[in-house]
Amino acid sequence: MRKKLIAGNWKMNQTVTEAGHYFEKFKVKAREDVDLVFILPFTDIPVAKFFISRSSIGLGAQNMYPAESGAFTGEISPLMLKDLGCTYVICGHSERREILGESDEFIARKVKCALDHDITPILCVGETKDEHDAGKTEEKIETQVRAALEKIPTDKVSNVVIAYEPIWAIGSGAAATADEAEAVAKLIRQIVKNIAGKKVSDQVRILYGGSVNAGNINDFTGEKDIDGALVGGASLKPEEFISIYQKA
Ligand SMILES: O=C(CO)COP(=O)(O)O
Repeated sequence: MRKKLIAGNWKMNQTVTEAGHYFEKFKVKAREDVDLVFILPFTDIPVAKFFISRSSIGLGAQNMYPAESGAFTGEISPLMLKDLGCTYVICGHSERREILGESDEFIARKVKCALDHDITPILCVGETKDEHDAGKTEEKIETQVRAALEKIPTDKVSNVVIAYEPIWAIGSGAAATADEAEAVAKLIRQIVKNIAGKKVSDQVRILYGGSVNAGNINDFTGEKDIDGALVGGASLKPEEFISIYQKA
């Protein structure tokens, strides 16, 4: 039985002061059956840790450089994240792929490095609007999933969380339908099965992301192959994010 996961990705939003105000308002009743994780700007992680340290809420980062230390100006290492209390890291968000030019090969190194340091990678995959309209979704997803998972030992693949985030649905207010998201989640599970076997594919958690809110979360978590959501904009509003978590 896979445990559901609701992860809030703040992206490049909220100063330390704003994050403090947010967590003062974030009062949630924990659920045994759903993990809740905040994926924050690096600067907000210590303040979040202060507020949630006595709860079961998890912490994660939006990026990580795949090396422990060294001459990588501006980057943050897995050791630094672990020391901050992070147990999750997003690898290959489409905004980093598209705006910062991250390649499948570089993202694969991050996923492997995170696993090597017992940090759960949340691997993001998803197609552009043009690819979607041209019927190239399956091809794109297969390429991205294979590139990230094929170099990982089979027994570690189940520790990866895979988030299907169609680029056209992110921040648009127009989420994919639950049927569309489920079809791709099912495809991802099949690809994982082909790479790592049925047992692993039954264990791996697959999220949907793209304009998730308190009104549509149920549609997604009601699907067989969708185990939760990666939430952007709606995670910036404490009441709405709490509601998403409670309805998931
Ligand atoms: O990119 C996302 C989460 O990583 C989704 O963002 P929105 O929920 O704002 O569409």
